Amino acid sequence: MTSPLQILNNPFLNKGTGFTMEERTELGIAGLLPPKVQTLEEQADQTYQQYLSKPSDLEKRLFLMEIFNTNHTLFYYLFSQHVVEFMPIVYDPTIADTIENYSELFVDPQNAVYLSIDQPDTIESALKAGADGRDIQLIVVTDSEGILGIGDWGTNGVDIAVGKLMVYTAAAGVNPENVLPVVLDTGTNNQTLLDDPLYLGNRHPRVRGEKFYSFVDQFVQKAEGLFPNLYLHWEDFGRENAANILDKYKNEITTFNDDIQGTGIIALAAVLGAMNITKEKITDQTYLCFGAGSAGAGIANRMYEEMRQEGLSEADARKRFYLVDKQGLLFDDMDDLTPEQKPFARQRSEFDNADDLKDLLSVVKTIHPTIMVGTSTQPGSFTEEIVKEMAAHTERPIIFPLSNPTKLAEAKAEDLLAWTDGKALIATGIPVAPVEYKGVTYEIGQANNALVYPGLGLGTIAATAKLLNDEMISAAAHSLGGIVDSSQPGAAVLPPVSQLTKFSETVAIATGQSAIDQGITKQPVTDIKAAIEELKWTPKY
Ligand SMILES: NC(=O)c1ccc[n+]([C@@H]2O[C@H](COP(=O)([O-])OP(=O)(O)OC[C@H]3O[C@@H](n4cnc5c(N)ncnc54)[C@H](O)[C@@H]3O)[C@@H](O)[C@H]2O)c1
Ligand SMILES: O=C(O)C[C@H](O)C(=O)O
Ligand SMILES: [Mn+2]
Repeated sequence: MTSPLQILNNPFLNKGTGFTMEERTELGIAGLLPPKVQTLEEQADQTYQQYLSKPSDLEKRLFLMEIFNTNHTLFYYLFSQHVVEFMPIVYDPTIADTIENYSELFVDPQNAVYLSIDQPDTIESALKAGADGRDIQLIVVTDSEGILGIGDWGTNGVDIAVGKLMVYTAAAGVNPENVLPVVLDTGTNNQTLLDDPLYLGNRHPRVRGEKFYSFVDQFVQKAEGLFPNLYLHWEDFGRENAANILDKYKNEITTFNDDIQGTGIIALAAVLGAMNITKEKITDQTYLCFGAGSAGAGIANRMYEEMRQEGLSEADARKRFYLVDKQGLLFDDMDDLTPEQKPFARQRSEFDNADDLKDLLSVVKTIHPTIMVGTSTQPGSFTEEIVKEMAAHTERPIIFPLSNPTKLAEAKAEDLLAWTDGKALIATGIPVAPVEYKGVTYEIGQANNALVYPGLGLGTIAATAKLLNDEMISAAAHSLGGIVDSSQPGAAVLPPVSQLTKFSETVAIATGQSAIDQGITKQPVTDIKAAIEELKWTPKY
């Protein structure tokens, strides 16, 4: 029997003033709440008014976290009513502020699990305690080395695991009972944190190499052992580890890397949306990646796979790609390429001016890209000169400044439209209000992996898929097509966040159906729609 205070202090059980008189008597909490009984609707209205009174986005987020920590049903009910308004508060970009100021703002560990590389023996007991008897089907885990584009934030990165999970529930209806946020604290190389007396994480440099991978593996083995229906989502690991970890586990367990695969899906969906507007073919595009890290190489790889599927040979498909990183255009004679960059590296002999191709402008001038995607963390790097140069050689330049949060974006949508006289087809990483330009209202698509990972996860879990493979990923990317009316002037390349719950279901069905069609499910699931309906959670009393 749960004690009265255990009920009121448990956000899964607590309804606050929403408890009826009968419930209050039955649970022994009569007299522990103000007498009025409120409906969920009334609570939500009252809470929303309080939310509106908060003076800044950060204050708004902290207030919503307080509601989350108190009453999950109320939090998600409210979230579902205000998806467009809350996404940038609960999630990116405001989440970046709470990560940067985590120790100063700390009030509650938010039911997350903090695993320390200095205490590997506690992995299993901590996961078990965090689950507290619940059937965990979804973990978002981060080691916080590459939080968004803001870098290494040690233990503070736990907020991204919590925030990503909130979006799973708000967008796709994943039951909060079945999820667990985890941070792997393997140290930090962020000197500001190491010097900060308030810092709450391990106060030593990041552990690398064998010891790191062994710790990650112990976590994977324990989590898989405890939670047999697990979908394991990796978030914001550093460039040197993210792909290694994914490659190690993706053929063994049901697992997903959001920055590599999720971003690949949403960016491909956005390019397909652009193709729908221009009526061009993806196989005719010239693709420029600026910032070829986890996301940049992940997106390039997804585009490459799409071109292969559309009939190009390996060699012909590779020729359509140009990757630019800190070194400039990536060449195959460079000795510091990542394994993900190598297959896309070009030969110097292809160019008369190879040695000049060290900056983005020179590359754009030389290769005439039709698609330019920024995942570089370099704010303002898509300059007017570069964009105008690109637009001089292609009718509808496709330009996606995807670096997050807002302060790191390669360009602003309104500038891109002004510089290209309204021709640019744009998607951004963070939400952007529609832009008015010469009498046309341009809707700006949000190419953030949050538009796909919730549905992808729900569909994979509902299908009980053994793996998340390329076919499922491709199906997810294609499922977002046809939602936007591409014939409208100023049409976006992606569906709007206001329809997030609707198209998350579309993505879930496409993903799950693909697993069923391939025969890679653990259980004999036949009707994916029914399986998804059964799994879906709705916030109600
Ligand atoms: N919109 C989305 O859904 C989404 C998803 C994932 C990542 N992102 C954003 O993309 C950015 C990169 O994330 P990541 O996880 O790939 O990080 P990462 O560290 O793996 O990659 C960043 C890459 O940019 C390169 N870079 C740094 N300075 C550069 C410069 N001056 N010129 C060219 N390249 C430079 C780095 O060398 C690295 O290869 C972040 O801002 C992140 O928020 C957006
Ligand atoms: O978290 C986001 O907003 C998207 C993405 O995963 C990122 O790392 O930027
Ligand atoms: Mn990320």
